Amino acid sequence: MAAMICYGGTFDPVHNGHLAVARAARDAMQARVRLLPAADPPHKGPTQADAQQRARMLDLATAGETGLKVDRRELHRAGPSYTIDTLLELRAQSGGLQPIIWLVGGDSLQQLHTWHRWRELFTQAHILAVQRPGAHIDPDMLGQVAPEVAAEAAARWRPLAELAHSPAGGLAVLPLQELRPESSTALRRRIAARDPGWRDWVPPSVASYIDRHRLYSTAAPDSGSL
Ligand SMILES: Nc1ncnc2c1ncn2[C@@H]1O[C@H](COP(=O)(O)OP(=O)(O)OP(=O)(O)O)[C@@H](O)[C@H]1O
Ligand SMILES: O=C(O)c1ccc[n+]([C@@H]2O[C@H](COP(=O)([O-])O)[C@@H](O)[C@H]2O)c1
Repeated sequence: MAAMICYGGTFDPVHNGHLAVARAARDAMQARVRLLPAADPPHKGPTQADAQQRARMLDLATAGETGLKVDRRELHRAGPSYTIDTLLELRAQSGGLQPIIWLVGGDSLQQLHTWHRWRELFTQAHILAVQRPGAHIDPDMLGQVAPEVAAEAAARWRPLAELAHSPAGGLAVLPLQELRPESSTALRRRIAARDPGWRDWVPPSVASYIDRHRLYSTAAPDSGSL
């Protein structure tokens, strides 16, 4: 049975790094990827673009892309967009057997122990982690992350291909051809600073949307991690 790959994020806004990660996961697993914008990202302050705008930019970024699809389910839920709630919904829909894979950047993996009911995530899905500048991940994570995450990781590492052979419970690394430097925080800062190079970090359709709606044109308090 083909795996279901899920890629959650704030996407404020989506950038080419996100797209490279989604495409790499799709190609490595030969499976469709759902991109799930968080209505209320649990570890961030207020976003600059609202949830509908962030989802719309994802629509534009993925238009015409085989195997990438926007999933708005978190926009229909009140309260913090906890991943465990999303996974329980997806699991109820897909049945017990389909492999579900939740994609995260290395920085997110390093903070996994701070997620709501984090150990339960592995009862519903595998976690597929991708390297990010400043957030190296490997099977020997001791010393780089909280001991409880390192212990969980050590027990759960699997070769990537094995994730498709069971519904949940594993942890693997997604290889990328090159590390991606983009971040939404840096992108918002570049737009506010009128640095024209920001356009290289997003698809042209997303750049036009940002222009048209005058998004990110003023420096705002960071929505970075709380
Ligand atoms: N350049 C990148 N390389 C690998 N993973 C990334 C990259 N950018 C984002 N991610 C991962 O994608 C997921 C969603 O990211 P998010 O929407 O928070 O974007 P972000 O660029 O990290 O935003 P911000 O700078 O505001 O924190 C997270 O798990 C994050 O770690
Ligand atoms: O469930 C949680 O407690 C939790 C805590 C932090 C992040 N997440 C999810 O991880 C994804 C990436 O988060 P972020 O803040 O890097 O955009 C997004 O889908 C969030 O909802 C989830």
